[in-house]
Amino acid sequence: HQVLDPTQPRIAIIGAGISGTSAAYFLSKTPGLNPKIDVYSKDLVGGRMATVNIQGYDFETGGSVLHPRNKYMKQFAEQFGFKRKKGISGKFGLYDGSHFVYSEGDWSVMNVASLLWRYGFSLLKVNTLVGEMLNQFERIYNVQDDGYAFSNVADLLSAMDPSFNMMLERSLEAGLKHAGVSKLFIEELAHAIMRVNYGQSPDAHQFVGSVSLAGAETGLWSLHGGNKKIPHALLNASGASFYNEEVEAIHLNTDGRFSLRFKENDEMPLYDAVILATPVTNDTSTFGFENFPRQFHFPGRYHQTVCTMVQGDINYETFNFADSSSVIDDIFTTNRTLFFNSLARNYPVDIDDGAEGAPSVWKVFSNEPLAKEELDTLFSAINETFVIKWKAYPEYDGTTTTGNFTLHPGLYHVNAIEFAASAMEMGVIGARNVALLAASHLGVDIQDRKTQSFHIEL
Ligand SMILES: Cc1cc2nc3c(=O)[nH]c(=O)nc-3n(C[C@H](O)[C@H](O)[C@H](O)COP(=O)(O)OP(=O)(O)OC[C@H]3O[C@@H](n4cnc5c(N)ncnc54)[C@H](O)[C@@H]3O)c2cc1C
Ligand SMILES: CC(C)=CCC/C(C)=C/CC/C(C)=C/CSC[C@H](N)C(=O)O
Repeated sequence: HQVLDPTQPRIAIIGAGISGTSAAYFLSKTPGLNPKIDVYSKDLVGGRMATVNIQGYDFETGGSVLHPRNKYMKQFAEQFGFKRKKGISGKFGLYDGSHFVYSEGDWSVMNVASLLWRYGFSLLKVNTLVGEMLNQFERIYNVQDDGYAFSNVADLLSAMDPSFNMMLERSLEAGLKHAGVSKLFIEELAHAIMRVNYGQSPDAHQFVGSVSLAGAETGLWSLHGGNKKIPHALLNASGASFYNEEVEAIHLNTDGRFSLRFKENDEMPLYDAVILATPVTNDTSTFGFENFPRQFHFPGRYHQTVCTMVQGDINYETFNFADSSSVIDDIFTTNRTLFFNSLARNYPVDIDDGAEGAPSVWKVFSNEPLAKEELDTLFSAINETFVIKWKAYPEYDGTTTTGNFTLHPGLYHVNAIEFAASAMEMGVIGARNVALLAASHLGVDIQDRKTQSFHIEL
């Protein structure tokens, strides 16, 4: 089709979370494109990167931690001059609903020794497996720097490592067993990590399971002042126009361009390309696609994770701690039938973890909202609670295969990548992929090194 204005193609991005804002950023940095970008979001910039204010301090309630090898997020933080906040992990314990099957004490050397004593070789094996997975994962940065893009998630994963697609087809449990990891490690540590990170179990597929295990490694970080500063800065740096509007439908016109229909606005602006940067499964969206030659299906559903922020004191008797000073920071759970997935001490976004002076705030993750009796079991005193019900990340139950980034020439969907694994860095990788696809659709030679302007230092 003819671009509306060949000197300035018009691109709409629906969603202003990390996926939408990084897509806007990458498109704006594509030499030879010079796009006019409009970003639409029905609510706040940041989406699932969000904070809540408790007693004058902000706390992360959505995307919280980043891995030291999440290179895009790291580079964004550096580029915008943002300080990183170190997340020191306090003492953690694995709680099975009646007692701790493992709990850290005061001496770090002893903690390592007792973890090794309990899980032995499996601990080292998993450490190696996750390290190897991350080595292969990192290949995507060079592939994208070289301008390669993929129309579906399976091909993008293959570019990292041809065996990654196999990891989508077997459970974390099966994958770990296959590698010789013990039943005890899988039932306790792997299970607890899946529950805190994805509210799910080692039945989830091995790819998201490996990302989840990476999310329990040391060196995790977050952004001083709140992670959502990154999507705000990306939107700003992209020069895109932002509209606080809910998009109801995308209409394909006979000339191959797209128009958007809004919930509360009669205008129908025209675009040369549209990027969907939000989940669109039936349970997350009622989005309409009009006049396309085929019907789109977005199988799968999103897992509900309820984040309850509590300013108060833990009920130390529930957990058989001797007194309030013996309470540990991170209580992870190993029992599928328990009403909460994790209970962790949280620190404000601008105070380093473990620092004195912050209010005593705890984050509880559960699959259902907590009843009063449940809160009373966990806490002996509650001053304030904030409840955020997230459609958090896909249900990784093995029934949904990964989908397509390209829905139609000129129409792209970033969040297809979430069915491989949902994480902030995954959103950015998906966004760069669709930015490359859209640029190519609009006539830019994306594999021409001269047109590449965003390079990751490996
Ligand atoms: C509780 C929780 C904890 C998490 N912890 C971590 C973590 O520690 N580390 C990590 O890496 N990841 C974590 N994640 C995952 C991570 O937050 C997400 O993968 C990522 O933020 C998704 O970003 P996104 O931009 O793709 O989607 P979203 O952030 O959901 O953005 C989509 C945006 O689109 C907008 N929108 C939707 N429909 C429309 C419409 N019709 N019209 C206009 N706008 C629309 C929405 O309002 C939203 O703002 C966590 C997620 C949750 C929920
Ligand atoms: C994408 C790669 C290679 C690594 C990301 C690893 C990572 C940081 C995974 C975490 C994913 C996730 C959904 C965590 C949710 S809970 C986070 C935190 N414990 C909290 O309490 O909020």
